[in-house]
Amino acid sequence: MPVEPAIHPTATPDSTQSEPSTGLLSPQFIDPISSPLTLKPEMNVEGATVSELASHANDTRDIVLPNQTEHVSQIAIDIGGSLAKIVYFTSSNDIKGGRLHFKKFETEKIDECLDFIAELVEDAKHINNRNEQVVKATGGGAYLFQDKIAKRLPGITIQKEDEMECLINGLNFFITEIPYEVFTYSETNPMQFEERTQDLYPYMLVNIGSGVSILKVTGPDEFSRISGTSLGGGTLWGLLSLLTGAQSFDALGPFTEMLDLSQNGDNRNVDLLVGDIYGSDYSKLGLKSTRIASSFGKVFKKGVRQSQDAFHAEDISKSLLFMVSNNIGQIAYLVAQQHGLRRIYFGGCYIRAGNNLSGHPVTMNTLSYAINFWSKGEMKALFLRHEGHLGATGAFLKHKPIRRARHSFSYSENFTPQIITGNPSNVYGVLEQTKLELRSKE
Ligand SMILES: Nc1ncnc2c1ncn2[C@@H]1O[C@H](COP(=O)(O)OP(=O)(O)O)[C@@H](O)[C@H]1O
Ligand SMILES: CC(C)(COP(=O)(O)O)[C@@H](O)C(=O)NCCC(=O)O
Repeated sequence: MPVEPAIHPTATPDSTQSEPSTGLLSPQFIDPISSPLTLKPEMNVEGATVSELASHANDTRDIVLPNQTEHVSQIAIDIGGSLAKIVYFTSSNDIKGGRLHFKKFETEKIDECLDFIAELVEDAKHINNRNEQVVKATGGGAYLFQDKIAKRLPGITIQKEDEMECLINGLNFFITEIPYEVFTYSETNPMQFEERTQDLYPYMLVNIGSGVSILKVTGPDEFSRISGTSLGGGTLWGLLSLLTGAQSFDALGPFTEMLDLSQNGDNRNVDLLVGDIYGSDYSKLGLKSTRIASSFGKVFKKGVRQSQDAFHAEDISKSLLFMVSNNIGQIAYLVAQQHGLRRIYFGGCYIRAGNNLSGHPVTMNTLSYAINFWSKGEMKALFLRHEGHLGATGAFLKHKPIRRARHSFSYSENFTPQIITGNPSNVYGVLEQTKLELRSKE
């Protein structure tokens, strides 16, 4: 596998992408500037908790910052090939502290997303009583939609930030600062939280967005993109819509419709298993009869062309999900092994760990299983509840805060994960659906 050269934060930005400031009412676009990674947040994150408040099922939960008493009018956006993610802060009128909010829009609906940001900017202007506003932008769309952003957000300074730097910056923030954020997944214990740690290097990040980027991170200012694959979230989304007729990813939008399908599916109707070929386990090679020998291998049977209607959308969805996740899991293992890395963080909206109601256990299970199986338990697959917002959070943290303003929110009860009893497979759902707030024991 070719190893690409290290990208250092000090790398000179591509000046062909930059656009000069065009006057008072035009936004300024400022290209990525070199800045240290792993910024210690300028915000007070002491006592930070993951909140119960998500306005609807497709939202990622807020992070409550009870000790961030000063308002910071910060907005950051990460515009990817599939989704645009936004992170912003609001402070409370009546209660001490504030919240980090995490939103996402389909990149196709970039206009809606920019309308949302325009409202945030307007709000911030009123509260701050000042016109100056900076929006941090990362991801390919920060370049692709430069003109559109300029038109929709006149007078705003858009500071572009490097996507990979932001991913790591955001991930480091979640690992080091946010309790009950990082977890391992297993069928018996679907959300086993990791302790926050300052001892995080080296690690590998597998960011599963539209495509997959694999980064090796060895220190606060040291990382390189060691691999990637085009078989990622966009592949799943595209093939799902092509083969199942479902239109989107979510129950509230079309992607969950597709993923929900997969939950009732049986991939054995589509995939060819070892047992279908051998009639039993292939014990000599350690291959169980239930192992997928060939994804979609049952579709083309003995030279007979099958019609698409011969297969259920549910089964096709499950098979696709296994196919993409297994492939990423195996590539991740091989790359980690090649580089001697044992801690593997999986990020990107593909994982859907932090989705309020419909996080996807099958994906996490498949990735965890692959890493565990191939590494014989030597490596650890780690997930995050804000998996899709690593880049936007990293960009957000690069703000030099402009202070003062407010919005309102309410607190609710505290919650200790250890109190969950009963069927462990319910824990995941309980955590995501409960109207309680996770709070660190400290
Ligand atoms: N609501 C959703 N709509 C579309 N895709 C979703 C949704 N939730 C999860 N996904 C998956 O996440 C992928 C995008 O992940 P993301 O990290 O946002 O990547 P990108 O930065 O390339 O947009 C999609 O290709 C799809 O597989
Ligand atoms: C080009 C990208 C970095 C863009 O990031 P994304 O919007 O997919 O999150 C990513 O899609 C990618 O790394 N694709 C795989 C390219 C490859 O290594 O073959």
